[in-house]
Amino acid sequence: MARMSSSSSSVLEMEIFKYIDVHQSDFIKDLKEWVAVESDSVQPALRKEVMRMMALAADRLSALGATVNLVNLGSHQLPDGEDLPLPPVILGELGKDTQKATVCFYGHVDVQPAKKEDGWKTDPYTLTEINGNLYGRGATDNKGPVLAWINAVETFRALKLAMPVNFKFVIEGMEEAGSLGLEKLLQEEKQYFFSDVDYIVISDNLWLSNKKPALTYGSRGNACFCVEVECGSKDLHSGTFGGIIHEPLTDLIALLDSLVDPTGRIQIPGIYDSVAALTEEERKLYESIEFDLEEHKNNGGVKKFLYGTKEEILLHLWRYPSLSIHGIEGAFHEPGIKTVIPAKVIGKFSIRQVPHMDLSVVKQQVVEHLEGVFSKRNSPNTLKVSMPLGAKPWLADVNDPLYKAARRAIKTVFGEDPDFIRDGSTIPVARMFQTITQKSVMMFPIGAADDGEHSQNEKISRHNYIEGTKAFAAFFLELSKLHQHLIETSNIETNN
Ligand SMILES: C[C@H](N)C(=O)N[C@@H](Cc1c[nH]cn1)C(=O)O
Ligand SMILES: [Zn+2]
Ligand SMILES: [Zn+2]
Repeated sequence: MARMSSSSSSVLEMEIFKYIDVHQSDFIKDLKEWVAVESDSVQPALRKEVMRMMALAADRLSALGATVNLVNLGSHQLPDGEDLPLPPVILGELGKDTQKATVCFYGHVDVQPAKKEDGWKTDPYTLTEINGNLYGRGATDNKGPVLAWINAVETFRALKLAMPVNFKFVIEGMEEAGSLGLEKLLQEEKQYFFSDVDYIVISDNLWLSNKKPALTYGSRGNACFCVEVECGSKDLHSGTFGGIIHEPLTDLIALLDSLVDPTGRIQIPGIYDSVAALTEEERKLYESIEFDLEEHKNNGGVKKFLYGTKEEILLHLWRYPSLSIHGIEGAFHEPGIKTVIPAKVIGKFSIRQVPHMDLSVVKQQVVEHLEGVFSKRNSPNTLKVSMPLGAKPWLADVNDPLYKAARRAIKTVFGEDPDFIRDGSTIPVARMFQTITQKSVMMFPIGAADDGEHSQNEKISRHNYIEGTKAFAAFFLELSKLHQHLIETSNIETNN
């Protein structure tokens, strides 16, 4: 329940919050319908489901009264050469009043893969409520927050209230696969769709804690690498060839092992050279942030962190690069034993980027390092290193009115000030929006730290989904007030 003391909530807010409370089962029904679509953008076989999801989202926006344009992005090529159509991007618009602020909301309706056998307690594509939590793939990443924003706009429409701001929507279906094609579209729309946008809001990340709301002003980028080692065109019997050849998987394991040491320090020469130096002021900022290490450990089911203090952990999550190894394609991974020497294996790893790392420099450093390690092995196998995906980090100015409005809205709904946080994960579009539109960007998460994005048993709590809807509605009112004030102040300054 939103706190509704007359000092913190206006009569209008109370009317809006009441509508949201009364209609919560409708909002959950909508989320159930969206979660039921297996819109997994990672697996090519499920692309048609992503297409179906885009159509559903477009219909939902049209029902709000928005003008909806489904922009075709063409196709992309898979590693085997097959061409696969990209889902269209939704560009939606509601309201064109030049006296009002125009706020553009970004979200995605594709999801990470999920199978019940991965260890889910419930079917990942059937939204199931247990003890106040709504479990399902995409519940928090990112279908729930996208719907919460739509529910908030819907509330104004249903109550026949004037829209406090103009709305624009950018909804995509390829975020989990690297937002393919999106940057080009944003560039092309700079002078058109984005010409009158004042503020950009993304709600595609989580709070730092399970209970305390947060606003996010920075995120890391990501450079994703594939390192391929091949000995020939077919797999070999390890009894016939084992011991007499350079095995690709042995080469690959040595290469992957050279990347990061047991303390978490990346071993690629030069990788830390351009990382922005930590100022004393920034270090102090980290001291004042509330962060419960035990809670974070429990959320991930982790026994021990590499670092012992809150400050070190936050620094290594938010403003230092990290390297993670994700998997090996081509290696035998089924249960049981197969005495095979795989002919071609591809290692996958990524390096999270922070200001002021440069993606092309990082790529060169990685290639040089891996080629150097490989050459010392005197292996006749072939080595190929590629960087199929590169996203830049993003950092915003928290003094922008956008943050002020959201902070007030959060205080009204959740009864406390938000944490101002950065995020260790990546939302490629944040930096794209900032660079292309030159407008202020803010991340306004409504999911809690224990929501389990990308993991088994992903969830959003009913509380966060419904109070998040209220927080978005309150934010529209706050932003409208602040924007009006800014216009009036600038008019006074012009007249003087
Ligand atoms: C935070 C967001 N919901 C997310 O999960 N983003 C992905 C994007 C990505 C980065 N590299 C490849 N995909 C992430 O941070 O892993
Ligand atoms: Zn997401
Ligand atoms: Zn995600």
